[in-house]
Amino acid sequence: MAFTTLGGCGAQASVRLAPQNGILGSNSKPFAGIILKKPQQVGSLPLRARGSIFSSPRRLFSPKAAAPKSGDSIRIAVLGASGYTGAEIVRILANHPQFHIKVMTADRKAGEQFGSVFPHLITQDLPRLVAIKDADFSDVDAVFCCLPHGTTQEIIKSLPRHLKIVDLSADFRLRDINEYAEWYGHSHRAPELQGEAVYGLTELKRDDIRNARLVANPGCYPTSIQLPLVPLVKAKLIKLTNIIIDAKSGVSGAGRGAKEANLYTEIAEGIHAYGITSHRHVPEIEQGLTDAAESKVTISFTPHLMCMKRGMQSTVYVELASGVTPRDLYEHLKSTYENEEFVKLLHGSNVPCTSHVVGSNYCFMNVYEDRIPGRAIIISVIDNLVKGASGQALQNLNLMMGLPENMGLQYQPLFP
Ligand SMILES: NC(=O)C1=CN([C@@H]2O[C@H](COP(=O)(O)OP(=O)(O)OC[C@H]3O[C@@H](n4cnc5c(N)ncnc54)[C@H](OP(=O)(O)O)[C@@H]3O)[C@@H](O)[C@H]2O)C=CC1
Ligand SMILES: CC(=O)N[C@@H](CCC(=O)OP(=O)(O)O)C(=O)O
Repeated sequence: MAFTTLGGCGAQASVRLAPQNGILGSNSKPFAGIILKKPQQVGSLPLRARGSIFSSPRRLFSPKAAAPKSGDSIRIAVLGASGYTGAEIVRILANHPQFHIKVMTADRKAGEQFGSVFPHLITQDLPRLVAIKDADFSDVDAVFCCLPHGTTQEIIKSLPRHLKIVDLSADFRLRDINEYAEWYGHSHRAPELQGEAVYGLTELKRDDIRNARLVANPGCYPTSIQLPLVPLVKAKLIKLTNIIIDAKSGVSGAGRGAKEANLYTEIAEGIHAYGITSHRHVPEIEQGLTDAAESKVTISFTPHLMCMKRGMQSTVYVELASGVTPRDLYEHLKSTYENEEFVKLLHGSNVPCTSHVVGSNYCFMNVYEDRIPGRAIIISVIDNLVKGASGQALQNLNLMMGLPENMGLQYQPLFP
């Protein structure tokens, strides 16, 4: 007998037929939230399940979001606005009804008009870029800090205490300042602030973020990896050993600064691994998984640079806990993220692709049964500049300001 899976995206989503134990044309077996044994069952599904490749309906507002304070204008400073994540904040905020940019800083580009640094945003009415030392924060309520790690701790320390801050750098992500020193090569420059920093993986830390003054926005790789793994570790569905992560990033992940390794000639038509066994996101990911497991978790993590502008894929190989099936992993993630607007479990044979999330704040993921018994493969994709940086930062600041978490973030991916 044939199985019928429901997909949802136009050409891709017509009813698919698969052999009894798998998806046609594929050795791996994705775990669809909706796998029907008989085609006639389709008619009995709730309408919202039809035409969606996701495990849950899209919600306008995230659960528990406070009511918007209509009309309030919240004044924003973007530090490092001449970089990629800074520009992405500016692009996204163009559609935010309550956040208005008052201050924008740069280093080498201080003094320039933003529209000449980023001509794609020339239509926006924005202040001139200034050096941080010349910025006036007295009329500012909140800050997106988009500066390189290492420079950020001292700068944040010098900012007035009335400001709410989302820091996109790695400077406040590691709770243990000795671990920070070990991985970042210098001692922490604002240890007194580290204690108040809240790690901003929005979907999993929402309640802490709401009350925070300083949020450490997660790294892009850690976002794409922890969103699937933390719930599975917490529920003890996977073993804590032999977690292997193969991850790939677009070049914008390295920032806008000129670097020989990021020249077109070095990157085009190729892929290369870097930071093998030593990437500074290892302790960040292990911190999140260790918290979830309540015992030390170690990982194998190898990032790769891809010849693409944006996008990030993490392919994660895990061993199942005793008695657990890959379907259990899928079902657990599905229920964890059921009411989430920005994290989506794909159905059936839909494979998460970076090109389907680029420009959006979505994380798409799916779970596959490995051909080796007792193992599963998880694929998770994000846009490194949006969910991996500026989009998640906006989710966090919305929460910190008591606004709906999705405010200004309700746009769809750019495709093709
Ligand atoms: N790119 C990504 O995908 C992600 C990045 N991040 C993190 O976000 C932060 C920003 O990244 P990104 O936008 O890519 O970086 P960029 O290199 O593109 O931008 C860096 C910004 O910081 C400014 N700057 C550099 N040095 C100093 C300094 N000493 N004092 C003051 N300002 C300075 C630059 O100004 P100017 O251009 O004028 O010199 C620029 O505005 C980094 O910590 C990064 O690790 C986090 C997640 C994902
Ligand atoms: C492609 C590339 O170079 N990516 C960056 C990660 C970007 C990011 O998330 O960096 P932070 O932890 O500093 O915020 C890297 O591997 O260092």
